[in-house]
Amino acid sequence: MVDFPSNVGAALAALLAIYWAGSWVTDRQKRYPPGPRPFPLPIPFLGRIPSAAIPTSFPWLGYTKLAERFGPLVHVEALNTHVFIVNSLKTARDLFEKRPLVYSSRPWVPMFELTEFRDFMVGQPYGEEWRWHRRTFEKHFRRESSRAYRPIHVKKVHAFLRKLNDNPEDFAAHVRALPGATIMSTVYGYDVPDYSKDRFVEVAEEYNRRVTVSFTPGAQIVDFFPFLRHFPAWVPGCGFQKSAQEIRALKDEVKNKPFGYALEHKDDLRLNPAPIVVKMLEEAHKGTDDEMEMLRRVSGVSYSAASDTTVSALMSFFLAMALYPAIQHKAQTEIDALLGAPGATFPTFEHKASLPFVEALLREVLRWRPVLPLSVPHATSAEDNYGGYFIPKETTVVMNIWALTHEESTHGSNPDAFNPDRFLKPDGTLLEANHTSLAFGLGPRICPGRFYAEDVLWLTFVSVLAFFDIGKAMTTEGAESEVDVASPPYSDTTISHPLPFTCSIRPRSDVVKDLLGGISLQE
Ligand code: HEM
Repeated sequence: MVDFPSNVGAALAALLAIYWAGSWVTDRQKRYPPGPRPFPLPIPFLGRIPSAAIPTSFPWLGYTKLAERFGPLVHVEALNTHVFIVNSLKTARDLFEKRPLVYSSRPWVPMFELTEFRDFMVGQPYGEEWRWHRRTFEKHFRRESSRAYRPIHVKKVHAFLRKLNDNPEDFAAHVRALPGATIMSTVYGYDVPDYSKDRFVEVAEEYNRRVTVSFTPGAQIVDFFPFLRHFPAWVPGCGFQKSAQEIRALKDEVKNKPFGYALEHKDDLRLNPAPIVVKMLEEAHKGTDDEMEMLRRVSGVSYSAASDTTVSALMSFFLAMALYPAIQHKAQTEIDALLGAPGATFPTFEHKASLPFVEALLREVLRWRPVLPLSVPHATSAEDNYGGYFIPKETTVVMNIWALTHEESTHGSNPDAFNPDRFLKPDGTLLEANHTSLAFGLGPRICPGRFYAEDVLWLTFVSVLAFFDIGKAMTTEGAESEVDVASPPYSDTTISHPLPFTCSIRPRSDVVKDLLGGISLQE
């Protein structure tokens, strides 16, 4: 009698053997870059079980370690997904700058599609639509154009100094409000009256938070079974559809509401500088519905891109100043020599060129703790061959910014130490006049807001240093609180922040107190 089940079993075993042999031959033909090897036998439909050597926490540190073993381009494979991690400046320049047509797209992820993330430039694949967004956005954020918004930075940073003077212990809340207030005013002409209660801010922050959680690889079942994206929310296990719907609603509000404000007030907002949306509306060709929708999307990316990133760099600055008092003192000495005693006058952008150490300090903050240690993932638009290795089409390529900013060959010895002097010549002048921090990425997708971000950071750093002393917080026993100087704790998130910390912030003189009190009278 025919033993049916054992025949089925034998047939399955034979199919599996053919499948394994097939994938072994295919892989042998494709010479991927080195990396920790997954379990060799793939599971049908799911792919290979990843190697235990792939880092799961603080991946930028783990990948930097893997690069010591495998070289600058590391290949990792997990469940049908191939990811290539770029760990050296040379390889990053070779791929992202010299082969822009291949390495400038974004990966496709089911949740991107479901949440319509591609409405915004940051999620768009390389192509005509992205180019249009980028051109329209950059027109207002280039080095020269960004300067037009300096009066807004001055106003917002002065308000920030006053708050720091009044409530120094709430410095983290003041920092959180600053970049959001600046970008809302620049783009929409909207002055956030109270950051903690503002509806535009609340929605934008909630959108950022939800997107960060939902886009974490493997956070949703649909990441593993993309076909599930076609199933409705009521199907068991498809709760991600509800989440995607909520994120879409938040995204629409982020895109439409502040834009609506600018549209409504555009005749009162022809101030100097006019908000970006008002300029865009004036430049719009026909004002068709399609064109208006594109402008909503172009401007809608601003808050998400500008806020949390700049907050991270500002917090790293306060942390570094509390941890490295000698460096703080050196910067203050440079500022005092130019401006006079603390409180004599406000620093302005005209002082920038005469303060090389402050400029070096800004570069060092961005280098020491890069805001997006793994940047935003790129994807290939075509198959490629690099150094004899095969890189498939439509695969994820990750720029390990942490590895690039901690490379000794570029930044000198002891890259973990906070040392602005690495950006200076022995005579105290800057090594490079027009330096672009690697923290902003490389190639066509380099951060288009970098000049704007540097202006906010520079004016905040120089003003805080001119007026305040930052030190370690005191314990109730009167001793300095302990912080791990070599490795202060940071969050394991796409945008990495210092974990909450306290520090003491004191005005450097009574004159400073009076000067900042004067600002509060003017407002
Ligand atoms: C310290 C502050 C900031 C840092 C460190 C930073 C860093 C970055 C990085 C690493 C990327 C990804 C680059 C890539 O894909 O290769 C990026 C993209 C982007 N940034 Fe920034 N950024 C900052 C502030 C800003 C600001 C203030 C704005 C807007 C005014 C902005 C707008 C954008 C946009 C729109 C993108 C997407 C570009 C694209 O996909 O083509 N960023 N940023």
